[in-house]
Amino acid sequence: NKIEHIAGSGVGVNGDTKKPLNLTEVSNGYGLQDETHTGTIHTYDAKNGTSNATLMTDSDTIFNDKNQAAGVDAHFNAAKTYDYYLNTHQRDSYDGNGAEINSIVHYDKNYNNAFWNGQYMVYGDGDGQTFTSLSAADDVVAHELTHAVTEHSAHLVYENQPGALNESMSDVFGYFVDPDDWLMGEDVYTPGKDGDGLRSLSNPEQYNQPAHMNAYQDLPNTEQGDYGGVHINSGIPNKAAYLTISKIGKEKSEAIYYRALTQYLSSNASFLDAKFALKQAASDIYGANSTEEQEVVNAWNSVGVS
Ligand SMILES: Cc1cccc(C(=O)O)c1OC(=O)C1CC1
Ligand SMILES: [Zn+2]
Repeated sequence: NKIEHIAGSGVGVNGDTKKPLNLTEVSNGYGLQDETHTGTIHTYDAKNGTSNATLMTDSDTIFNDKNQAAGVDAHFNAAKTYDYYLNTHQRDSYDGNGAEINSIVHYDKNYNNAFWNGQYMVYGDGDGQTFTSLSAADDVVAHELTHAVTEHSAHLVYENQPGALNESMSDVFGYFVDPDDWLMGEDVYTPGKDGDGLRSLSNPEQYNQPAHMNAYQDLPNTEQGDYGGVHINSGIPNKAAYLTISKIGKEKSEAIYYRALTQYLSSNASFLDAKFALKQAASDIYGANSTEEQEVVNAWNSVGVS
């Protein structure tokens, strides 16, 4: 029989109404199951455990309980990111082949983290000081889903320069999905303090990231070395992206970045490889020696990748 899917609504972690919330009728009411794309989006609740999770459901189509808020945000923001890649880049889900997108919220207790585990997006609730529930930030959700896009395209190895590029691509597409500011995670970072974020693309140094090769941090390729500083040295490609976007605009930049990520970058790419991949992508789209190509080169030269 035809699955009944319904457009409901919900209240997010920050008290905002998220509408439409694409639901499917289930035995005990309605579930966070979005059938409006090729790839179904399911949002599960781990109930602060770390083993199993069940589909988040409600007896009606309004998800406005406090303990549903993280699920509302994860579900809505996953659809927003799905739509971004489909409408802007004609990419159907993170694999380009309509893969399902499954998210788990309320993972563990006071968990200040969000990650893509190769199958699911997983979000902690934060400890209420450093983070609130991380799914409430659209740039965080886009960051995590872009890890999946990268895995199914350039497959940048998560260490040293390729790892920092992997991180940067997630931050840069996080910006493209949430272009209101140059901060990452501002909607969930330090809920008690306004105006700050986890990282800044325009001013990486503000959060102790290098913005130039002369400040590249040679860290050990270990867990406590952040695998060669993938979340630290990403400040350099992030700054180059900020300079590029500021010069040629969001629309042209996202076309260049998407083409480089999916056509030219390979798994062990260095920062210099990324500069040439983006230069080639700009040349393909806007012409050899175009302003766009030149501005990409200028941006990477400005951060010392020359
Ligand atoms: C909060 C957090 C901790 C560890 C890894 C990641 C990770 O996904 O690399 C992470 O999420 C982010 O960086 C998102 C963008 C704010
Ligand atoms: Zn990341």
